[in-house]
Amino acid sequence: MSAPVKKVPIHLQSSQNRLLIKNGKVVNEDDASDADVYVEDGVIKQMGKNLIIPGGTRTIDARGKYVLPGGIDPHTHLDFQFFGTRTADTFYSGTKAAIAGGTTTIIDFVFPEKGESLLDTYYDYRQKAEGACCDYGFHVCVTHWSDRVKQEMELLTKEHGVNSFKMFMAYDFMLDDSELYCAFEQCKQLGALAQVHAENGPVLTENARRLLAKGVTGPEGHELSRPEEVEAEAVNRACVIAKQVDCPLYVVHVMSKSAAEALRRHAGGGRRTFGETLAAALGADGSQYKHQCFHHAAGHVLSPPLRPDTGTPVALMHHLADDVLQLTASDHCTFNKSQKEAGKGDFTKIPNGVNGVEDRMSVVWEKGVHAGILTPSRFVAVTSTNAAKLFNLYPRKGCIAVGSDADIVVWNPNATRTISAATHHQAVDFNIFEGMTCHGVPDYVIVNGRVCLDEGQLRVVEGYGRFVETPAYAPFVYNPDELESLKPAKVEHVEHADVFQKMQKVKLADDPCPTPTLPESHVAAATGRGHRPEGQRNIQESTFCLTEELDPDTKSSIRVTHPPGGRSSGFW
Ligand SMILES: NC(=O)NCCC(=O)O
Ligand SMILES: [Zn+2]
Repeated sequence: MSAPVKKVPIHLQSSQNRLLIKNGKVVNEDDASDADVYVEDGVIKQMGKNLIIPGGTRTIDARGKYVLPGGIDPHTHLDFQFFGTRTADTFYSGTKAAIAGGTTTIIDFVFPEKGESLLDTYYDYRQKAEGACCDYGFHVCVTHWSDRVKQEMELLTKEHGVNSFKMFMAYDFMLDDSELYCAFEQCKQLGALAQVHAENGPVLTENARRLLAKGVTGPEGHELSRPEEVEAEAVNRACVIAKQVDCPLYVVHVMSKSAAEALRRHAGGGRRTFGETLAAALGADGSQYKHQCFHHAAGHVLSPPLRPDTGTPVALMHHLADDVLQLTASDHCTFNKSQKEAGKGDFTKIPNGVNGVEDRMSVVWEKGVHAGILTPSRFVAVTSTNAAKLFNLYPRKGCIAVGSDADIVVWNPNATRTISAATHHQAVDFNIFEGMTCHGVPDYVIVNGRVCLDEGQLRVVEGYGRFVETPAYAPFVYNPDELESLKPAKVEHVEHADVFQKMQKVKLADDPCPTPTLPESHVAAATGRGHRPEGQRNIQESTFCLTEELDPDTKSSIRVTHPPGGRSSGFW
């Protein structure tokens, strides 16, 4: 039984749950308009001009700025055991960094060891993720094939809010072609989205063996063993196999021009293939592998690798613009320099993975919008909306609309920041974008109605994030016609619109942010880790009880002196 709760007294239901973002340019994937946005209790309640709002509401002036849907990063690996070591970033540090960069939802990967139960691993990840500061969902990796795996996929889809499964064509937990065929068949059967890591594993393993035998042991061997065609061949093969069973397919981390071309060839005639590329692929290139410093070169090692062709980042950005690719992710999977050292003398032992959860939005803006390749609306599509649609979170997430979660970024296109490991919030001690100056910086990041980045000050709360179910049969994937009917009305029509009606078609978690209630115990005393009793949602609780969970980096700047009753104005 959950702890008894009481309604928040009226004097506590104060301005702290209310926020007005005024004078900004609201950008959605298909529209940009001058509109104010009123938020209450974690949800966008009104949009338009001359809104009538309650007194004491905090106002953020967004004049000259964009008001964007919070970023959705569909590919992260937090608290992940890989290459015999554990990632530097946990769900707490990773989501804190995500928020600092304008991302308000992540979708991480449940990653069973080969032979391990998918369900047991899923439960482990649900626990590990409880410290997340922003909302999160899960894909589940299929690292071996059996009847039990097939049954667990069904259970995960029908009972645990999972609608995507990732299969590997490389690593020692890869599936062979007939297993891929069966896994895709099962995804189709369940209305799930099949994802694939596309590289020809056996070929790259033989290449690596030959290179090592010839004495090529440094990080440059990583890319040499995994050239573009090894990626492109696997993309093509995955598309062919998926087509046999009519299964929609999502290719994760498309890293090369050849792989994108392979995807383009399969995209025609009713889209059933989708492509994601990475901030890393758009903001860095494979020339780094020849760097004389091992730490620098190894810091860039991920799979598939960055490409030595320095034209690749721009080409991939154009593919995002012309819809050959639909999404950007970080594939955030961080290892410190000391961890990367495991691969000194043998590049195959360098833990694979790079940073990006904090940097993705700024890098895509800089290389996309600032460079004149993406419009702001397309930026929104490839950093947020398309992920929401593909994983069936739209229009709850991925758009600024009445009824949507108040996951909002006030984006300053004129501010710049220079990325550095010395100042980033990611726990890792290296940043592949070191020294890159990006135009486009979040001034405010609002997560479920709470201002978590406030004029550049990070004020996150450990455990504030919610698990979001991703229901099967996403309309964008399985029935694009239905998606049209889910689209929220444009701003000029929304004063009285309510998308909840439409959103109910998308099965949401049981707790879609009801009127805040405050458990008695939480009013009285601080808790250690911010775990919420089931079924409750209270964006106020951090005001007076979660001092432990305020980001230590900014703790000193936080006044936790609000008396019950709160300030009469201000929103943290
Ligand atoms: N990409 C990478 O090198 N590391 C993360 C694991 C994966 O996505 O393959
Ligand atoms: Zn990954």
